[in-house]
Amino acid sequence: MRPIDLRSDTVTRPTPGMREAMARAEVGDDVYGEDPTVRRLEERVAELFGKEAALLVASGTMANQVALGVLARGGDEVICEAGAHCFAFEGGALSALWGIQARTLAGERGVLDPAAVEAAIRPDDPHYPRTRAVAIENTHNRGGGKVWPLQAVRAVGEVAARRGLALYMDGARLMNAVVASGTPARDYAAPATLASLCLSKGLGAPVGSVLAGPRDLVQEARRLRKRLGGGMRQAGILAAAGLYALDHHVARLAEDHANAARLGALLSQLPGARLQFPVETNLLFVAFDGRRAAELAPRLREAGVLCNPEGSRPDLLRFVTHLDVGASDIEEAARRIAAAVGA
Ligand SMILES: Cc1ncc(COP(=O)(O)O)c(CN[C@H](C(=O)O)[C@H](C)O)c1O
Repeated sequence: MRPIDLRSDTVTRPTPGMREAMARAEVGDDVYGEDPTVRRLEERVAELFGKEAALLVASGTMANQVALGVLARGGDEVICEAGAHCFAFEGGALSALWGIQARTLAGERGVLDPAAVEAAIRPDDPHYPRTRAVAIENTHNRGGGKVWPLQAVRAVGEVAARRGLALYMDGARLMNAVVASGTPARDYAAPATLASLCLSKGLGAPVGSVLAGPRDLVQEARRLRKRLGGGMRQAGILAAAGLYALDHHVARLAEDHANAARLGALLSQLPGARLQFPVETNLLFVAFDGRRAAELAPRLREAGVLCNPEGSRPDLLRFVTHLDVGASDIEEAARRIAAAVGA
């Protein structure tokens, strides 16, 4: 039985068309700035975000850490939501790499209250760290793939601008937010000093994220990327996948959202099943009668459905739809889950 992999949208494999584009890619040494395909991808994302420049990096984590390493220094503080990936899921990188500390706030499905952000800014007093930046995440992973309303991004951006702080947007799943809300990427990115986009999640590329912003800050980001060993040579092979994804895999994200909503509707019919949040994009968090997710996930794996404990509560499982999961897989996954949980 072929397992249906709903662990994450990071598990997608390149399509034949994407592989063809990768094989054909024109390449050069990107450390010398001579890979034409990387340059094309960076120009494409800079244009998409309405920014001066962009930089291809190896992962969403690298995008987040290079961005915040540019915007803050050791001893500085970055305000972010308590479940933000840049704080909660990157191995303590903020402090380990840069000596930056996070000041975390409880958001509403990850969306920060601008007044709470403003209240968290430290006074200019040597007892306190300097607050340098605010980091937001759109869509918000731990918020169940929550789409930030544009007005909410603008409101946090207004506080940051007025108080002289940078705003960073972790846009790992920004195109999910764009497709779900109809808000253009450049409108979401406008209030942000730096913003990233992940190519290797819902967009289905094998590797990479792109960080966009002002030319001088992107140049500094290039230095930090090099410091982390992230300077790449003939990376056009990877950039071609990203360009292909931007050409062919953005609009179809609506299919992932519809599949997630369908799975949520089917699972909600099972006795004792509860969705933690209404489904907005391609993530759904489900509890089954309070049963421990760490015990259920292996049972589901045996039944042919791969998923992960969500982690914020012991009874929550996370299911993620993506390019390699079709509508028929959703119907079959729901059947397998129903059998495994004994519905
Ligand atoms: C909002 C956001 N920003 C950044 C990243 C990091 O991207 P990668 O470093 O994995 O490419 C992730 C990855 N998220 C992964 C997943 O959801 O399966 C895991 C949790 O790391 C993310 O969800």
